[in-house]
Amino acid sequence: MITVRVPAKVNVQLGVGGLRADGFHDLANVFFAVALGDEVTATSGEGVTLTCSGPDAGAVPLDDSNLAARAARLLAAHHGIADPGVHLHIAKAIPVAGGMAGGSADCAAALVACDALWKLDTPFQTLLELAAELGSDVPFALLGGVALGRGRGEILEPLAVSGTFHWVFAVADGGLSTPAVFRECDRLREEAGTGSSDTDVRTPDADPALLAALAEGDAVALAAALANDLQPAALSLRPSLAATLRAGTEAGALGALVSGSGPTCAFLAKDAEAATAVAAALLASGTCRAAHATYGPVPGASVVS
Ligand SMILES: C[C@@](CO)(OP(=O)(O)O)[C@H](O)COP(=O)(O)OP(=O)(O)OC[C@H]1O[C@@H](n2ccc(N)nc2=O)[C@H](O)[C@@H]1O
Ligand SMILES: Nc1ncnc2c1ncn2[C@@H]1O[C@H](COP(=O)(O)OP(=O)(O)O)[C@@H](O)[C@H]1O
Repeated sequence: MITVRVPAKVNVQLGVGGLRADGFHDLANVFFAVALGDEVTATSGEGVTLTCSGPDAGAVPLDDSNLAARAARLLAAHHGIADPGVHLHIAKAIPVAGGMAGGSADCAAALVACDALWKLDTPFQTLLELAAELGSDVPFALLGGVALGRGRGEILEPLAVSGTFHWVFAVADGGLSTPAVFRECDRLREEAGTGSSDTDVRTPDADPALLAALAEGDAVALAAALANDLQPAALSLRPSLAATLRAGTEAGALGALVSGSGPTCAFLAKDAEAATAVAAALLASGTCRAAHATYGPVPGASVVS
């Protein structure tokens, strides 16, 4: 039996370029791994089977569309295993369809768990390549820490970080579909008259002020540099998120933004104590379903000894 712990992410910068011919957008995606995470346990079994526990378990598909099952099958196929046998149990803490890459996290965890269970010793670089085939966010869930993702987010460059940052995540009722949020971003750009294709929109770059704030462990400077080009689209599809962002800011958060494609909202706090207070105030405000205080950066998908 192998258990793998895997982090959720928040995008401290999500710069979105224009729509490419292949349906993706070029990104400047600064991923940040947080301690709020899932655990995936792999045991020997017949075929690829799944179970899931946790408050959002009912929203997780348990068929072959589950990214963890797809990861097991892709890893087996890569090694020429015709008839893979594994049971995967997902202990789910990451909000589902919340913009925190929970499915991608389980996918990365399943790669690591099956690799260990089947004693395959796949090189990390190969795992990263398989991860990129499974989804744009999956390679980062393997890597963890803080990294800049270019291309559609899969070309990773680890970034220097000092110290620990304290975060609060406000979980919304229901999710948002990632493709729908990217489509809304394109629609808003068309409406604004700027155009939405990759010939209209400049390819984004990482913000030097944000990179310096991370390297220096400066939470105030990081809060000032937080930026998400998908936020207007997420707010357009879910206007109630404006009240959540306001509630956390009024409660003393240094900075606030929608996490990735949303609808989870992320708040940067001064320290662990401030994060606990912001989480309590968010819950009391009635603008979210749950609020979790956590921290990062933390490592990517790793076997729990
Ligand atoms: C927005 C981000 C930010 O990290 O994550 P979430 O907030 O959803 O977790 C990611 O770009 C999501 O990555 P991921 O969820 O792995 O997306 P994929 O499965 O690769 O793609 C799903 C769909 O999202 C859109 N997509 C995704 C990535 C990208 N760079 N451009 C896109 O336009 C496309 O419509 C694509 O068909
Ligand atoms: N292991 C998984 N956990 C959660 N969702 C999954 C998983 N596998 C596939 N999905 C599907 O992926 C969709 C997006 O989920 P998720 O990765 O949690 O959100 P996001 O893309 O917003 O970060 C879900 O609505 C679900 O249908």
